[in-house]
Amino acid sequence: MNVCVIGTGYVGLVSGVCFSELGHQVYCVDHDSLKIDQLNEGISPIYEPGLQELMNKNRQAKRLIFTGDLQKAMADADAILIAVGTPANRDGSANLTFIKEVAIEIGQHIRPGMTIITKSTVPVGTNKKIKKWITLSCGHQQFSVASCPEFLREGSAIKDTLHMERAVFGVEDDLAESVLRALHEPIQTNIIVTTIETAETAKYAANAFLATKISFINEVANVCEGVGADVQSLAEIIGLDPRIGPSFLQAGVGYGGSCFPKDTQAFIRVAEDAGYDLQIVPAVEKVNAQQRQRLVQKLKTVYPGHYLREKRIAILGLAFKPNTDDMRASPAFEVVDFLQNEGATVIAYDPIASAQARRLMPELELALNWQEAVDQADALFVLTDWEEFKAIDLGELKRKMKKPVVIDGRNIFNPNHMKQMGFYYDSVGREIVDNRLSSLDGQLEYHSMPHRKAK
Ligand SMILES: NC(=O)C1=CN([C@@H]2O[C@H](COP(=O)(O)OP(=O)(O)OC[C@H]3O[C@@H](n4cnc5c(N)ncnc54)[C@H](O)[C@@H]3O)[C@@H](O)[C@H]2O)C=CC1
Ligand SMILES: O=C(O)[C@H]1O[C@H](OP(=O)(O)OP(=O)(O)OC[C@H]2O[C@@H](n3ccc(=O)[nH]c3=O)[C@H](O)[C@@H]2O)[C@H](O)[C@@H](O)[C@@H]1O
Repeated sequence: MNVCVIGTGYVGLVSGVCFSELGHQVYCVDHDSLKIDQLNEGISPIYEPGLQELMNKNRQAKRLIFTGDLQKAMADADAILIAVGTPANRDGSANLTFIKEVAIEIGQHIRPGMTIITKSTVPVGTNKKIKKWITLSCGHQQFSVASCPEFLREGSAIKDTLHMERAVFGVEDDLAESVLRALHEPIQTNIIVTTIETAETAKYAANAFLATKISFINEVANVCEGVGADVQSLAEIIGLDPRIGPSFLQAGVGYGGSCFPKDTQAFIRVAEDAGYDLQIVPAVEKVNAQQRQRLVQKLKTVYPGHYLREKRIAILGLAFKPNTDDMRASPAFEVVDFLQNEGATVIAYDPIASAQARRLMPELELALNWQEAVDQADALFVLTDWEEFKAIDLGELKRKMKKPVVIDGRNIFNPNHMKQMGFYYDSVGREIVDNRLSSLDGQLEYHSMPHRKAK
């Protein structure tokens, strides 16, 4: 079928590439002409494993066309996918400016029988508004709207799309359902046909639940630190219960990214508008904010008072998760800010996100590799669990650092091994409280001892 995708961010580009790979004829439109030029040169504006190759394969097959011309892109389309951003307003609610603009533009070129499908994450009621805005713009209602929320994860977006676990079709009529079925036809997946309101709300509920799992395990990790338990073993134990499940139980510096922080906030506003005061989701956010603070406080235990002022602190990992260059709402922003405000000199390295960091954090000193970042450092923070960091030669790391202090915000190293190597090592929810102190070996000028103690 003929498909027009509006917006070539993560969702629009991945959807466009994957639906063309599945045999559909796809036009991808963006009003950012620089992005369209880049795409037409075969360069993906985002780092996503496998995306650029698949994109160029389908461009060459002429199944995938990038353009700034919406009229041309919509000319023969059966399905129009809206995939523009829905950033947070100041009060946390979803900003629908881009959605409204697109709806009005669609209305200018729409033909009877088209189906408008929203992939963007939008508050309940938005698809009804989209219908109204398009109708006002075109003067008729001979089209359908549908909600088809996107569940892909950055870093595994292509697999998540071509082998999606479920497709949710929130529809108002049979036309929309048949178009969505035809669009997803080549994909073997669970299809859930429901109302538009349910589909819209399900997307927020899914993200809020995943964020809840993360904050829950982070709170448990904090308890583990106080009682001398190990959160990784604990997560394995509870995760073996199929009612709980093993995923999203990785404790650490807390969640970031373009969606969980914004969607939890938007969900709170959605509930408020519906007259319900959510209790759990605000607590999830609070725990997440606190988790970054707790991590940086761990360094203050080593260097209390104003001693960060003379310190050189290395950061490994700026992206909010591995396999992406996306830094939106990355925990790195808060950690770097805190360290710089304390007067520390911060030098960071990320295998992929450094180019984004240069733009978003112009003040931050960036290293070309991990060795350069940790050279003569008084401490190291690990903030992203890149495979490259897991493979670091710990002997080389220790030799390069001025003081062997590692605060691991992603639990990538083995605490016992770190201790044997003579590091001062702290991570999230699995410290060896008593033994850790003996690993210092007189290498640090200690000003106070860690407060925590095992019972
Ligand atoms: N990034 C992700 O992993 C996921 C995002 N989502 C949701 O999907 C939506 C899009 O997210 P991203 O792709 O990350 O957004 P993004 O902000 O990276 O990209 C949006 C694109 O839309 C373009 N755009 C805006 N207005 C336009 C217009 N009038 N005409 C043509 N193009 C226009 C922008 O230039 C930009 O390239 C959001 O609602 C987000 O919550 C859902 C699941 C996953
Ligand atoms: O709506 C969205 O945009 C998407 O948001 C998330 O996907 P994404 O943000 O790409 O990444 P996740 O893998 O979910 O990770 C989000 C954050 O949680 C953190 N995380 C994840 C899992 C975990 O166990 N612990 C943990 O701290 C990650 O490090 C990262 O900072 C959801 O997983 C997707 O299903 C959803 O489509």
